[in-house]
Amino acid sequence: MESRSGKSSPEISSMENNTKQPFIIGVAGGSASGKTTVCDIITQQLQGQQIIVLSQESFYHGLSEQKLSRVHQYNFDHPDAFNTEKLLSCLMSLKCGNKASIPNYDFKTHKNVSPERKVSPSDVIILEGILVFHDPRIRELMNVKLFVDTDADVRLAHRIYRDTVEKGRDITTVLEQFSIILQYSKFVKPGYQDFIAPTKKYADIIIPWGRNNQVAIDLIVQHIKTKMGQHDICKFYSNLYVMQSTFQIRGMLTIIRDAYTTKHDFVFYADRLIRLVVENGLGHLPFKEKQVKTPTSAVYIGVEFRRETICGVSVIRSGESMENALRACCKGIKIGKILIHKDAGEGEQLIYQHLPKDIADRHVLLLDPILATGNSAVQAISLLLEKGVPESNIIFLNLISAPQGIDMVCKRYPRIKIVTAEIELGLNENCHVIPGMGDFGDRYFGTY
Ligand SMILES: O=P(O)(O)OC[C@H]1O[C@H](OP(=O)(O)OP(=O)(O)O)[C@H](O)[C@@H]1O
Repeated sequence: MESRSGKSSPEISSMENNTKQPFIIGVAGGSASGKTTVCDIITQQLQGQQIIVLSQESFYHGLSEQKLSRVHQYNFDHPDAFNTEKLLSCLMSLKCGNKASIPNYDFKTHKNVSPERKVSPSDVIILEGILVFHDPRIRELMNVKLFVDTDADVRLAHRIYRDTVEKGRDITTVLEQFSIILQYSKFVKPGYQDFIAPTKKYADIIIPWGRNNQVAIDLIVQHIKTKMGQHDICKFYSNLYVMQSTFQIRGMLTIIRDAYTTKHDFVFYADRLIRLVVENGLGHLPFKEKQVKTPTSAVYIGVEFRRETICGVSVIRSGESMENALRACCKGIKIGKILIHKDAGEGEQLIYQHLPKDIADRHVLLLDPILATGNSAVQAISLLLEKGVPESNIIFLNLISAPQGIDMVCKRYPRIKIVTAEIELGLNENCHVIPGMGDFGDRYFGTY
């Protein structure tokens, strides 16, 4: 199945015409778990992207005459049933922007037949199959991993439904197939327990499947779009650093994005996340090697940072929420402040600044939790440059960034670094970040 429609999304139009590395989505799950439905939904929802859907079943090894004569004893649910090397080389080829030749496996004869299917590189590749997470090299190539988790009884019922209602087979034949061949109890069920279920832990999202599971569908699509935005934009800007996502980080973001989170929890989880962003940002400062002697008299070759050569600058008022974390990490650090007034008619205006006198000689950690249009950031950065701070000495730390803001800042100032926890889908008509977390300052300082 291959669907092609239109061009890439308008938000990232400025990133077109660059060497494309496809975004690879893996969809795993037991036989008849609903993987195809998930792939169909993703394909429908990612309009504007070129999408190729590959099935792991295309990569079954063809059977020799000897194996064919005992086909009912052949285990199609075992990792060895697949030509994983061929799958890997096809994916690598597509990932590098080259064409790939996909085998054509005939389920009736259990042979690979000609011609193979030629596929061209695309924006998105969806690879679905029972064991697509089994091989670490294949997993490594995936940008998003989804596991469709469907109860064994439901899968069996779905399989019978699929074979009778959808494929028009006689129910007796289908049931006979199950009982005579014992395929299900001999191979499918143990195959699931031994090989498929253990790969669930690699998934970014586990989908408790049901055809009307709208919440899961929305979650999947939103997660994929977020990841795709990051993938495209990070490919384009080498000075953009998105923190490695973990379930802890996503958990914190989930709480502070939730409109019903109390002020107390908002502050608590925002502070935790800010601390991580600050620590991450500090990791981009220059260091020099330092050797120390440990209590066991061994020598440890480490590094040291020169604290006196850095300072913070917060953009009032939301940026002030990040000052404590910076102070906690760098005792006694100088922190300056900038106040920018937003006016719909006149744009952004700098109305207050208080910066360390020797700021030109320092590395500056610019603090503001939200990067939306990028206008405030551009104002703040241009002031720092006016004060003599070299562009490459500025590290802009924030929690969430809209692609439009990243685009604006990175284009104007290609040598500054941006460190962020997550990249957003975009901006709404009011220039608010989507999905966002509302007015950060109001929620953090309780002024709503
Ligand atoms: O990228 P931009 O479109 O310029 O928007 C980002 C700015 O908006 C937010 O501040 P806000 O105006 O909410 O002020 P506050 O921090 O005082 O709440 C945020 O803290 C940034 O400073």
